[in-house]
Amino acid sequence: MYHLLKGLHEHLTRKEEFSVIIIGLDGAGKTTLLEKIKTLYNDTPGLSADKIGPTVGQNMGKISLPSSILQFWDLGGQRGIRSIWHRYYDDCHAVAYVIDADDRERLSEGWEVFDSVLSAPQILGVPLLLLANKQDSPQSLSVEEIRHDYEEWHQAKVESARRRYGEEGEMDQRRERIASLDVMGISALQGTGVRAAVDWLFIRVQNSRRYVLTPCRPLLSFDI
Ligand SMILES: Nc1nc2c(ncn2[C@@H]2O[C@H](COP(=O)(O)OP(=O)(O)OP(=O)(O)O)[C@@H](O)[C@H]2O)c(=O)[nH]1
Ligand SMILES: [Mg+2]
Repeated sequence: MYHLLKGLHEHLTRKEEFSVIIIGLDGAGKTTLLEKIKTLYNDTPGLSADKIGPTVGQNMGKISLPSSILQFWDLGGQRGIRSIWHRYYDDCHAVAYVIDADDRERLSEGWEVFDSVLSAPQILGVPLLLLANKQDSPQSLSVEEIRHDYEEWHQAKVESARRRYGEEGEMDQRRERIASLDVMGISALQGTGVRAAVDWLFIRVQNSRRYVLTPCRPLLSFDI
């Protein structure tokens, strides 16, 4: 009987679990963001910035919210490591793309990579948030400037494709996604905007078409 009640309780109180991948160029601040999220939401604080080195592979962190568990996968952004990103696409419920808003020289490289993420068929319907990181830096581009820079870059790319190959635009789904792109400013280092970004992800994954439940004991147990 105990096991039956325990199973029932676990069934009723189980939390939905969602995976969010954090991607972007190397140095954009992804691991700093993951560690800040851990610090803000967990009892055990995440690593401090001075303990964080370049990610070779992945880091994972979980946070527990009232009705859900969010699992964050921070994937290394160095050129050679980006080829692993696609392996996470099928199972993720949201994507956070981090751009270093303080590094104007690498913005177009960042957009090139962002564009390939936007085109990935496995995540076309998955919520995607663009995070303009390093807002604490005085030279950093604002959210509006970042959005404008991306739109300008994208427009130039579309024009160039049209001139060269006579290509007529892009998939409707992709165009819609760009038009409704959500951009938020954060400082992963100081934590500014991080809770708002997690709230955004939390709300959006609730409506995600892909969801799983955390494993728990089967509801009916035979060893009563
Ligand atoms: N000023 C400022 N610096 C930041 C911020 N976030 C990260 N940094 C710095 O940016 C550098 C790179 O941060 P990481 O978190 O290691 O970057 P990453 O995106 O994980 O890089 P890879 O693991 O190589 O993909 C470090 O020196 C961080 O301290 C921020 O919000 N503000
Ligand atoms: Mg990293």
